[in-house]
Amino acid sequence: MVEAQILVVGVITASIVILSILWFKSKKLDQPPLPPGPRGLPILGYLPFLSSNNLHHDFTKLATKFGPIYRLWLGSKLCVVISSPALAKEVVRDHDKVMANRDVPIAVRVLYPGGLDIAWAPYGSNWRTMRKVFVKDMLSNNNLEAAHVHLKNEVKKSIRFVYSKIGTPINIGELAYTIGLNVIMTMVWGGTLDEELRGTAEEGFRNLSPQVMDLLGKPNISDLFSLPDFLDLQGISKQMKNVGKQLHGLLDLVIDQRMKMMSNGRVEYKSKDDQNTKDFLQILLELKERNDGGAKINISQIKAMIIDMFLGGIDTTATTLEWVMAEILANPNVKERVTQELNDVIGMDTNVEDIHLNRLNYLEAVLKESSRMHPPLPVLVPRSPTQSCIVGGYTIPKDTRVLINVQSIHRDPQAWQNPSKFDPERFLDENGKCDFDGANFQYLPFGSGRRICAGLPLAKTTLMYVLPSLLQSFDWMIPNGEEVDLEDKFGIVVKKKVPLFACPSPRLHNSKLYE
Ligand code: HEM
Repeated sequence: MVEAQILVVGVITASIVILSILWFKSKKLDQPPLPPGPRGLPILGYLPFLSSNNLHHDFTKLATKFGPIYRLWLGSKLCVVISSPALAKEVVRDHDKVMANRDVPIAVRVLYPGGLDIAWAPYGSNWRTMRKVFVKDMLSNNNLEAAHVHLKNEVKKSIRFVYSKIGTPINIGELAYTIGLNVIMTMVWGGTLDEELRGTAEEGFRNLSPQVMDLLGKPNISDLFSLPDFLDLQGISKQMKNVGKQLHGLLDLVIDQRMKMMSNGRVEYKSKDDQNTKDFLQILLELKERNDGGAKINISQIKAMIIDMFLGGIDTTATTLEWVMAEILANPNVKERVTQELNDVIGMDTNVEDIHLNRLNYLEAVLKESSRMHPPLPVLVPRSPTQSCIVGGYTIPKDTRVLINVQSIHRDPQAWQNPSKFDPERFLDENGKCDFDGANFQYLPFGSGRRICAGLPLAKTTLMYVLPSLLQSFDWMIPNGEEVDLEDKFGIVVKKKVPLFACPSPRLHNSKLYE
């Protein structure tokens, strides 16, 4: 009798287990498949078929074969590439919270040993705190207005520099980088550093930032095959550790000097403008000490945010500026119209003033069109879902690397008429409402959703002041009447393959305006 009971219980238990397995299996079968994609080689996946100089173009070509969502195995890393406005909308709006996570490379973890920065921090409370401080406290409207004073001073210095080089070819990318670096440095620590430290910091950031960007742009085998950090077959982690140490060392010197000034009860400013505006370092250090119940930040977070400004802000802005200048010089009719607008709105007897800026509609359209054709971050910053989700009817498993190919989206013939033509007019008529704010999924140079570029207002203000200033003060010509080369090369920021050189000649009536 007892044996019979045991047998019945056993049969029932076994049936439940088998039915559960079948149910789970059928559920799994119900799940949509992975997106389609090219076959790769065992272990290596599709890696051998991609060119590291042309990755963004390879991604675009694959979309023409496999459609607006496809998957690739890069080593053991599953990547999904999204190439249409409708699917981008699913990722950055419908699944915004799940997709607000990043796929963090090992080199980034090495660069921020004390905790990740805003751009790479996982979606969560640490990211929220830093992002809030960055956007609401540092880049508030008031602070941006105050920072505008520094921007004007730096542009004035650059105009003076260009004037001293009249007739000689100038490397526009380098000029833009110097303006960007000086603007960010002045906004971050104002005129408070002693001359020697300011010089050391400037030289340090000028040398170290491109090295960091270069290392970040290199595909790392350790990431693609989930190898332990210590294997570091290409030596990327080692190099990043070394560069990161120098970068953090510089910031420590700058922060120490400021904290000493603060503990002495006075911050010594070098100019009146600086006295009237709190620089970002001051704002951040005060938030570290705050007692009003608001979010406090620590030194690692402060350093990470400052590095974000240097790494996230300078190269992207300078590259955008170089592309806009290249497109203007490559399109004489566009140049003529830009010049006409500058003459009408500003004239030749004064420098660019704030009142002129929101009347430069055509120039703004040129900036937008250039950012459409040459988005500096053509696949944004990789996202990584915190849980499996369904996009375009396909499954994207948790932890996949998701790339939004804005380069492709910006040239999608279903979203843009005549997409390979440089035509600023399109931003003045039917697409006039397309702004940089990520609300329109066919146009995402700054990304969209929760992880949209945190420096967008600063980038826009900087570009829309530097550009008219350079174009109104000088007529720019390509040396020897050569053609402008518009080819690009892949990197973490996609730049011109051949740097743009142009010769300035003065346009303004009064030479005092260049002093
Ligand atoms: C033309 C100039 C710029 C371009 C084209 C640009 C573009 C972008 C893009 C595409 C992203 C990723 C967005 C996404 O994943 O959806 C991003 C993120 C970011 N950008 Fe920019 N950016 C520019 C300037 C700046 C500036 C001036 C700063 C700071 C001063 C900055 C700071 C950041 C930060 C901190 C993030 C990370 C945001 C997050 O993950 O929450 N950027 N940027």
